Amino acid sequence: MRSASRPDDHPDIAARLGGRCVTLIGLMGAGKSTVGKKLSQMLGLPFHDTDTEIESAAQMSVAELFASYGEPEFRALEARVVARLSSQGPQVLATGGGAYMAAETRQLLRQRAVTVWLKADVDVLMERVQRRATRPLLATADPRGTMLGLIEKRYPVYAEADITIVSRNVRREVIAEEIVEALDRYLAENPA
Ligand SMILES: Nc1ncnc2c1ncn2[C@@H]1O[C@H](COP(=O)(O)OP(=O)(O)OP(=O)(O)O)[C@@H](O)[C@H]1O
Ligand SMILES: O=C(O)C1=C[C@@H](O)[C@@H](O)[C@H](O)C1
Ligand SMILES: [Mg+2]
Repeated sequence: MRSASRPDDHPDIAARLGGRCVTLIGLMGAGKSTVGKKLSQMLGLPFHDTDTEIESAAQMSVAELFASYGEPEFRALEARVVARLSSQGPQVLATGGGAYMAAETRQLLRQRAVTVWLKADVDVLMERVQRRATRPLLATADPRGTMLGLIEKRYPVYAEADITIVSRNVRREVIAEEIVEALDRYLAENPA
């Protein structure tokens, strides 16, 4: 068995990114925020999370923003935050689940990022999101049906990502290590 990675265990990956960031995409509960934090430690890179950035700038939770200003306003804010953060060079950037659905954001990230889709099945996602009722899109009569609808609509788009990793119920370090290995292979084929 491999030993767990220590912080900053993979400095060569950070250097090989050139100016690009590593951007995590995927549905609510896929693990973008938790795995992203771990990955950033392993790569010795800063970590940013668009939901957290938006919440601290607005001094409001994502749910409150949806309720007060509506989803279109949130999406506009989100697109601006992704554009700002992705211009700041190498980092691990966890995006909100809907960010990659915007065509302009995808175009920007194609130039500035190596994108990693954390792909999870509906059971994994539902088990995780049920722990906290903080996701406004899932405040419906049938959250599982809503999640299935999002899977159908979004997975063909998420599939445009540079790298796909299957997110499942193993320790977050295992997923982060798989991302590092996939980045290593990707950067060998797509040098800066
Ligand atoms: N590999 C894992 N094993 C077990 N639990 C996990 C794993 N990854 C994430 N989780 C748990 O699942 C929940 C959702 O994870 P997280 O918040 O990272 O998802 P997310 O992709 O950032 O979702 P959102 O788009 O809503 O921000 C958290 O409670 C987290 O602790
Ligand atoms: O998948 C989505 O559209 C969302 C995911 C979360 O990260 C938040 O950005 C918000 O709850 C919307
Ligand atoms: Mg998150």
